[in-house]
Amino acid sequence: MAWRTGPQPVVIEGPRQAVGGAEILDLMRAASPPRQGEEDGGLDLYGEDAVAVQYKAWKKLHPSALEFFDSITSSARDKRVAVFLDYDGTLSPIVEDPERAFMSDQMRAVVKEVATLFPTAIISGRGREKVFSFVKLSELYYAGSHGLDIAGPSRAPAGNGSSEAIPVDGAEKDDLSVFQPAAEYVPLLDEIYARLQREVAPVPGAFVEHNKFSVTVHFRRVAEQYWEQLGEIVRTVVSEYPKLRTTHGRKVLEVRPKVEWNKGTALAYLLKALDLDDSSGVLPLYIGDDRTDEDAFNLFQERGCGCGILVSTVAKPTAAAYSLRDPSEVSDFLHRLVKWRQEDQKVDQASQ
Ligand SMILES: O=P(O)(O)OC[C@H]1O[C@H](O[C@H]2O[C@H](CO)[C@@H](O)[C@H](O)[C@H]2O)[C@H](O)[C@@H](O)[C@@H]1O
Repeated sequence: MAWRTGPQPVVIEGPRQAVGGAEILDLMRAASPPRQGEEDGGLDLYGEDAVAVQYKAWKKLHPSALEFFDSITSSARDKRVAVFLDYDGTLSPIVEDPERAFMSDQMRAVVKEVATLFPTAIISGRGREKVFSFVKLSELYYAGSHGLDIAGPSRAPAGNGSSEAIPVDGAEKDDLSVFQPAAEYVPLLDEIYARLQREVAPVPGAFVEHNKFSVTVHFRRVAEQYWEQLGEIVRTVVSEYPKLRTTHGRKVLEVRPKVEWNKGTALAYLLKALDLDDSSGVLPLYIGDDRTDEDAFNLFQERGCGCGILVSTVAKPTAAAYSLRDPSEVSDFLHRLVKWRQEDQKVDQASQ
């Protein structure tokens, strides 16, 4: 496996995702519709009872992956399983300060166990180094910046069919192998990061995070009365950079290279690179909480294989088949996965 043999990002032609003034405010509102007891994302609901009723109906369509654990694992029988995880909101709870989005030691321990049993990757909107600094596990594959920065494990990856990562041409022997298909955008992103930092400074609570191949403008701590002002600043600045586009996630606007690359294409890339794209012999699992994870769920839907699990306490439109409520349920699910595989291995050994 060599990282550079897979599909490469295609430049998006024309104005797609060049947003206008009203549109950017809509994006921000869509990222956080006001509702009782919930923080963001979801369908239009009216009051607490309606929230509960909608959630109950939604759970029928996207049942709990814990309740349906046996059915998920029975579809994995005799298959290789691969595990793909989002970071924020999935492995760590959503918090106000992104610098403090720590994962618990318990979560780290179970992810480490998962990675000893299955090829495991984290696919995050964060910069790869940043997400590594939170997770601190060298057995995993990491795809940072929504998949624009992919690296193999620095330790031997899990057995079960995964391949050794091969350093890219010219890399030092002990370098991680990396795939960075939008490397030429870095100077532009550095420039817009500096610009946005300056320009959003007057907006109380707003701040900008550099995720290497994307730049994130946070508005979780911005009072709604300033959203229009903030959205307008972002729109005006980004409109000066025709090679960049704006997308949105949980109370963030994200500035990304205008290339056809997202968590779904990154997932497809990893499946191919790790020789895991045989749909009859592999069951990939993807767990994520955000809109950006929908690209990965959509890939499974398009391919008719794979198991998408959305982490949410509210009803949201999703292409995921199953749901989990929060990172603590993600941890429970991963524990059960480990136990299931270990028991499976015992049965195999006993029958040999
Ligand atoms: O793909 P992910 O791993 O989910 O990363 C997406 C964004 O996550 C972070 O922001 C989100 O989590 C923060 C901490 O809980 C929260 O304050 C923020 O409102 C969320 O959007 C990260 O800071 C972003 O850079 C990532 O793009």
